[in-house]
Amino acid sequence: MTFQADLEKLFGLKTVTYKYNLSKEELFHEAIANDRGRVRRDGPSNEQKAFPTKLGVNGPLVYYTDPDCTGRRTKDTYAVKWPEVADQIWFKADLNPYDPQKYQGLLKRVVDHLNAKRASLYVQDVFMGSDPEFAVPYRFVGEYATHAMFAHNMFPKGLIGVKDADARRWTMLNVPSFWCEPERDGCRSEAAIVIDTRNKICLVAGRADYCGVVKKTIFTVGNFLLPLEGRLSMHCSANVGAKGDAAILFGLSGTGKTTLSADPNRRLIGDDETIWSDNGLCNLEDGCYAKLINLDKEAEPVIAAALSKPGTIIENVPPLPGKRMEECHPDELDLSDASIAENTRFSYPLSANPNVMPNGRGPHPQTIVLLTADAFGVLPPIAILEPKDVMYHFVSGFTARVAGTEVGITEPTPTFSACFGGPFMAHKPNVYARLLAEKMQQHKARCILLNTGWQGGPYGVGKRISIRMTRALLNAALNGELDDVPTETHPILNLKMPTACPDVPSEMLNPRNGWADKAAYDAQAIKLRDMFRENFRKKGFADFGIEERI
Ligand SMILES: Nc1ncnc2c1ncn2[C@@H]1O[C@H](COP(=O)(O)OP(=O)(O)O)[C@@H](O)[C@H]1O
Ligand SMILES: C=C(OP(=O)(O)O)C(=O)O
Ligand SMILES: [Mn+2]
Repeated sequence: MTFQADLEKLFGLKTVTYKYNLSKEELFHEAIANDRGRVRRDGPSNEQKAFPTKLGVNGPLVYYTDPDCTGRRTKDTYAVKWPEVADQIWFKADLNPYDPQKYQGLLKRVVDHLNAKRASLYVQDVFMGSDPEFAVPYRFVGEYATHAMFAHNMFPKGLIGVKDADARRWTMLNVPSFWCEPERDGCRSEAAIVIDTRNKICLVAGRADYCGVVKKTIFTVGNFLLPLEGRLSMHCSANVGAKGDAAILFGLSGTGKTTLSADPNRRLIGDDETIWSDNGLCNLEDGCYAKLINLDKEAEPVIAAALSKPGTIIENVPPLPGKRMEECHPDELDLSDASIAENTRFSYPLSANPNVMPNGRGPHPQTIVLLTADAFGVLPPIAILEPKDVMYHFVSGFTARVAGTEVGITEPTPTFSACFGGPFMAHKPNVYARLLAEKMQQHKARCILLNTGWQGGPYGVGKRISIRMTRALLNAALNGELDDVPTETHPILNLKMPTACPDVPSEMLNPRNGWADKAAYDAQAIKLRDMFRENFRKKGFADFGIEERI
């Protein structure tokens, strides 16, 4: 069947036209010429301000999202509660159930909207997963060339040998110009991002044009499909050292997956979504999506170098004061400006990084790193974990973020997000925990907890550990230099802290040393311990057979 016939059958799209599998250059020009024209003015609130522009004459493409959508809209993310998956999917506040009838009504309204306006849609055929043995065909269909270009950047293309491609294909229908009506459509706001497992559809309806939606929605689908085949999909980055030694780095947003995996001395598998199968590791994607806020070009040379490469899409970054974007050089972006969004981003294909693994694949990991960015300032910069500690911290999924950038807000916010990516885990955490336990037993890996957060006091008092220092700790672990060092056990948090590490001052290894007020440190550590305990009980992790470790 042709893709047009497929889309007519799947959605009832009839009076639309398509631009199919355009090249990156074509998509760039389409985005500049057409996406801007789609600014809509007929909605209930302000006009949608999303528009693309270009940096300099030839790009990169710069995209300004809808101001209401500079990050993922977790509360507006749903899976259809079809009876056959009602007990299987882990519905929660960031993956809500959608009533099947209401969903069918919404989908019909979106399709009617596209047919009525005789929309011109971009179609980009890519894959989820780099290993043809289990890669899933992923068809992006959407109104904006920017998103088609993002899909082109971010996902594997042209894989040979994928079986049953037509039957296994998932399709995203991405329609930012539609306005959901909560009463009629059964959703919460004017935007809905809905996963439909029965028909293999990801529907993006309404104001949800943050590019990350195009990748994280299909990642959630992967987290649904792959474990059913015994494959572990993970919210982690992965890279490989000179000796063929692979490592995976789990972590919630902002903990350092992308930053730390981009290491000039190690080859990258991927920065965010990785699959661990019997064949080893493989990237679910083919591109990176890095944060730009305060990017330090010296500490993050690999990422900085990719910024001006062709094909890059920059999101929500303004130019330096007094500059016009069209006359700018990439050095003239204001990377410190968070006025549009703290979560400024850029997307680039893996090919922009000279140091990547061929075909996005690598061997089984020898090191498992759990990243956390503790803004309370109490976790040690590094701890050595036993497999049962890994299971405990994996289901706990702790990080603490800074509350915000506003003056006067100094209290860090704890987040416990199972498997270091709760919103994307379509099954309950035990499904992933069981697979991780099996894989760890099969392929004995060393495990560490690496804290990229605050030292010497909480956010506002202490300082964030430098990327240089984090790298020194990480490299020592990766090289096996911490395998046999003496350790001391944290009396409150039950973590094994090395007492010496090459290139790192020893006094840094115990976080209590950095606090002027030791009693305050102990009190804060006890508070954190209690948060871990409460989370563990509240979520019933003991019922999954996970041992409580703190
Ligand atoms: N010690 C550190 N280790 C890692 N990242 C750090 C560190 N200190 C500051 N950062 C900053 O924190 C952010 C980490 O974000 P990122 O690597 O994109 O995380 P993730 O990919 O897990 O969402 C980056 O902006 C980075 O510059
Ligand atoms: C793209 C995202 O992932 P991360 O922040 O983990 O890089 C996101 O959370 O929107
Ligand atoms: Mn990242």
